[in-house]
Amino acid sequence: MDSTIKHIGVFTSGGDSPGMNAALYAITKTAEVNGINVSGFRKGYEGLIDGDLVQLKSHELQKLTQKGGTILKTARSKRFLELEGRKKALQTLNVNKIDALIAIGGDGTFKGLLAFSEICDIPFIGIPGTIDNDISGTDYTLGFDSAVNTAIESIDKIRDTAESHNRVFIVEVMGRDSGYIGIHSGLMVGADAILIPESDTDFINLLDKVKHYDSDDAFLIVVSEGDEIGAELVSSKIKEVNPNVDLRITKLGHVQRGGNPSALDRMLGIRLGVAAIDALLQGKNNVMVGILNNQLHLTPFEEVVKQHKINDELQDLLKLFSS
Ligand SMILES: Nc1ncnc2c1ncn2[C@@H]1O[C@H](COP(=O)(O)OP(=O)(O)O)[C@@H](O)[C@H]1O
Ligand SMILES: O=P(O)(O)OC[C@H]1O[C@](O)(COP(=O)(O)O)[C@@H](O)[C@@H]1O
Repeated sequence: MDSTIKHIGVFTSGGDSPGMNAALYAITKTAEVNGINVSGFRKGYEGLIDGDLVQLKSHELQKLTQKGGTILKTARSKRFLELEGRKKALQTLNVNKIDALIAIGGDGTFKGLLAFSEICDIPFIGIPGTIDNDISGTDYTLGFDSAVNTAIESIDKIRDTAESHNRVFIVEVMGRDSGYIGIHSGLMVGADAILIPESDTDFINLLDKVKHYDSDDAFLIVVSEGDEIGAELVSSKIKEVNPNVDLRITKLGHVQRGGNPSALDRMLGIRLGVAAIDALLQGKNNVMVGILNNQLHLTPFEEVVKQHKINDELQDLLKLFSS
């Protein structure tokens, strides 16, 4: 056990995601039990650069487990991409006598830590937080489950109005480069077609189906934000093959990032927060804590690449339910 760690820093970075506050609570609680003080840096790497920090106390965080977003705020920091910015961040850590850092964010955040480790030799631990679920080394990232639940609830509502008007609805869901939210929400709402960046046969199936759509029901299409064709082009191609359709496009957007975390995300936040402190106490460095097959798992940052987790089973489901 590493007893030299007395004061750690924690921050959230990249896109916020439901469950981040639960992780902050678990980190702080576990740290306190082990006699470690916790400072929270605000606005991701920006807070490290500017020395913008607050003391975190578990009794204040306890009731915030249920809250979406991140109480520490988050940011995408251009300054940290530059060595100058990282040197300022190092100064902040030295001035505040920080012995270790825990970052909650996506693969970009972990790349940032790797770059930082070239000039800063304290231990870094990462917790995967992004609704996109596009990180290897964990089955689920913080926020994915909540985002899918929000998407499903919204698309179910769209179905009600779509059925009432016999309309074709194209619903765009988030996922910058990943179709994970798209395939999950699409399957769970019984979409007639699901378009994701990881598959290029889905569009041909869709046009085939919509050609014969006879306007006596709703026709729901879920399109991932990262899909190479995109909602607008899908719309114009549909109108070409079937000019009679009454079509609307809805982009769910940032509503998917907010809201109270689901049970799974709260539990994930708690498990990963505790695991992050345990990893530090075991002397680990430059690793991300994740959950694989329901077991805690550590992955070196170098191996945490953006991953398209649409495996064969999911691809088969996509084919089956799009046919
Ligand atoms: N190669 C890098 N070097 C230094 N900092 C980086 C690097 N890549 C990303 N970062 C920092 O991490 C922040 C978060 O990354 P981003 O890709 O926006 O989100 P996410 O962590 O959710 O993937 C960036 O705004 C930047 O400050
Ligand atoms: O909030 P912004 O900056 O518009 O970013 C939107 C992007 O953030 C996400 O919601 C999540 O991205 P992160 O992996 O950076 O957390 C994407 O799905 C989306 O493309």
